[in-house]
Amino acid sequence: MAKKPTAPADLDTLSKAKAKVELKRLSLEIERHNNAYYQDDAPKISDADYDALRRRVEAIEAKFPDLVSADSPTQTVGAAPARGFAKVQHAVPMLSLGNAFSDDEVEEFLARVRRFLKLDADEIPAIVAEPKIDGLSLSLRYEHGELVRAATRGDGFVGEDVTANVRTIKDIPNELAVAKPPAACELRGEVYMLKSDFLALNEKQEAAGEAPFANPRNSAAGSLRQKDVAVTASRPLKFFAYAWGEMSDYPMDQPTQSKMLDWLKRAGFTVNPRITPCKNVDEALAFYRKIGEERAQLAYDIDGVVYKVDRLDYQERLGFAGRAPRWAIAHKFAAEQATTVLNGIEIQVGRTGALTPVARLAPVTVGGVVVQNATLHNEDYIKSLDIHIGDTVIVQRAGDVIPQIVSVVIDKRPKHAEAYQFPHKCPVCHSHATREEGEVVWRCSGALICPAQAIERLKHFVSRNAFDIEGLGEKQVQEFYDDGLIMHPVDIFTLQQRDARSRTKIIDREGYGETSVRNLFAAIDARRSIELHRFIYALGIRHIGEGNAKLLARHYGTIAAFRDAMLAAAAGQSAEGNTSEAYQDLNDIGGIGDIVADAVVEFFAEDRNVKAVDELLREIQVRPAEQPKQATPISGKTVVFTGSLTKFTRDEAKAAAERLGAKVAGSVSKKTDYVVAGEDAGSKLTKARDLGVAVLSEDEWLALIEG
Ligand SMILES: NC(=O)c1ccc[n+]([C@@H]2O[C@H](COP(=O)([O-])OP(=O)(O)OC[C@H]3O[C@@H](n4cnc5c(N)ncnc54)[C@H](O)[C@@H]3O)[C@@H](O)[C@H]2O)c1
Ligand SMILES: [Zn+2]
Repeated sequence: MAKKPTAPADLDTLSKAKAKVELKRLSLEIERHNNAYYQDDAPKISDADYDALRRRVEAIEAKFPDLVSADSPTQTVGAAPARGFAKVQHAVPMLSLGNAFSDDEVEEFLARVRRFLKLDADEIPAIVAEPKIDGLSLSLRYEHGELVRAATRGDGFVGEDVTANVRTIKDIPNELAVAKPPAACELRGEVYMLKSDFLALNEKQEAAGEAPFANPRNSAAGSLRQKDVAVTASRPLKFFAYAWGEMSDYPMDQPTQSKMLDWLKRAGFTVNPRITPCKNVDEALAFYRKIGEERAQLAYDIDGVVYKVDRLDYQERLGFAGRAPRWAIAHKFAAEQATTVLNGIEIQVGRTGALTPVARLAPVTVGGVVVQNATLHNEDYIKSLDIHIGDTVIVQRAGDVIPQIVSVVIDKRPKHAEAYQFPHKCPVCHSHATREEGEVVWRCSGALICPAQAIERLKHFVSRNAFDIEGLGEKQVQEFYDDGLIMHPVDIFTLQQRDARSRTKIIDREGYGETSVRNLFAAIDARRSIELHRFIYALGIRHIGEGNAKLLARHYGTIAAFRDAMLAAAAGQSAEGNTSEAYQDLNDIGGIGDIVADAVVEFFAEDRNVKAVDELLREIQVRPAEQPKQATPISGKTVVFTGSLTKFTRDEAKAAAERLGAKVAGSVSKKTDYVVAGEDAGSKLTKARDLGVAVLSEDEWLALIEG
């Protein structure tokens, strides 16, 4: 059965056991995105998609409160400091903020505050409304007025030491400009970059051949978190102060947020000029709306408004819950949208052959950024919006680089506009494209010949379980590819011949000498004879991993038999399905299902793939598969190896078992016949004992198979 993309289960019917599994999965996924975002400054998904993952966690935890664990994303902040930075322990943790997405949620927040403080009906606590700067937070430790340490937020408790970098930021004073500074204080705020500076920086980056940053936030974070301080110094970073951590003593009586902001200003910091005190929720919401309208014209990115309870004694009483203070909340802006015209749709082919539709738009400014391209995800997405070329569409940009089209303004559709037909051909190599059952993606079938996929294929071709040519790894393949020396797998085997005739020789390349060139050619020659399963695996057919390649090799025995059978199966393809004997035979191989069978047949249905295979076969010899000996003591048995083996390597053990007709599995189940346990075998051994599976030592195993 094909795997359907799983929609999250309905909360009402979600069982606790399922909830637990989903929470675990979501935590891991969120953690991965946290690392990409906070450690690498290079998010892999949009903030909106990321926030949706978090909201799902919140919803599940609200239903099953006892499933909330200490390391849940709802309880933790950011990501651990990245390697390469010294760690700094914050005296007072740096937390995140709770979110509100609607007016109701803001009112609910203020109601909660009043309930918590048990305020009289007529007492409404004053609020400070601050623009939520989209940068990264920074903690500055001053001792007796001198800047001694600067740290990023990290995981809230331990941040990264960026003291030297911070000393290059003009907005940050090295010395506090007040007469009696506290003995020790941590002053905090946001490092950010002006939109104009960000655009200029990206232009420079691109001119220098460096990767551009996704947005001002990432470029601020990436510029601050540099091991080379000179790089930070060259970047136009700015800083707004708005908070503090440790304060050995307060510089005023009855301190409040507003008074502290004034003091920060006097101490030499820039405080955001739009920060506004509010007497009640209406004033707060009015501020939110006003700044929302001005947002595109602001010189820096903001992603919402932060409301803070002004009185510090209240703040202290309110304290914290989980990863956020109870006395503040972030009122986020909805993702930014704009209307424009869809001029066309272009198909991009990814490195693994996926066809991705990209909308070409009449340029439009969305939240201060000019947008001309937007993703349309896949065929189904285009159909679900019923997109016609020439349509007026709404694009959305959610703090992320790749804007998307969220809807069509049907009223504005031109009279003769035609519905978009998703192509069934690869626009790069013109091979037919396929879409597997249950999948949304169309893929180019020209695995071996598509230029868009060439480099990935070559890397796969030379990988460890494929041709595994010494001295020709990913790096070298990339270099030879870049110079046009190896464009297709077969080029590897004609390299020496061409080199002999060429005026620019490999020996003249950087990093090569007489010996290494000789060794390279020798290593290539050594692989002119290769096992069938390695050859099949090397072709890079979708779903054909090492295991399936072995199944095919064992079944067909020789490359000729395999090739003939696949061509016969490909010839049997028709709109009604494939009823050819060859296809049936393929499908009947134990362990090979429809999807895998179809993938192999699609590959051979593309003539040019077959041609590429044949070209290869003229250069190399494929050895017949070793047929499993009949009736060995382990034929048909399932074996699991665990622990550290001393008599043979894991690969050797596996190969020997398979040669004798056994199946090697990765985990122990009731179907396991033998577990071969080396030293320090752990949970697999325990499980084997629990299930009553026969456990063998390495010697017992050898006795069995050699016996
Ligand atoms: N796309 C991704 O993969 C990805 C991954 C992780 C996080 N994110 C995004 O990062 C955000 C979550 O990050 P977070 O946990 O830091 O929360 P947050 O950014 O929503 O809120 C907390 C932060 O707001 C900042 N801030 C700005 N102005 C402030 C002010 N005036 N007062 C107080 N704080 C102010 C501070 O840096 C503080 O740390 C979300 O927008 C999320 O979408 C995205
Ligand atoms: Zn292609």
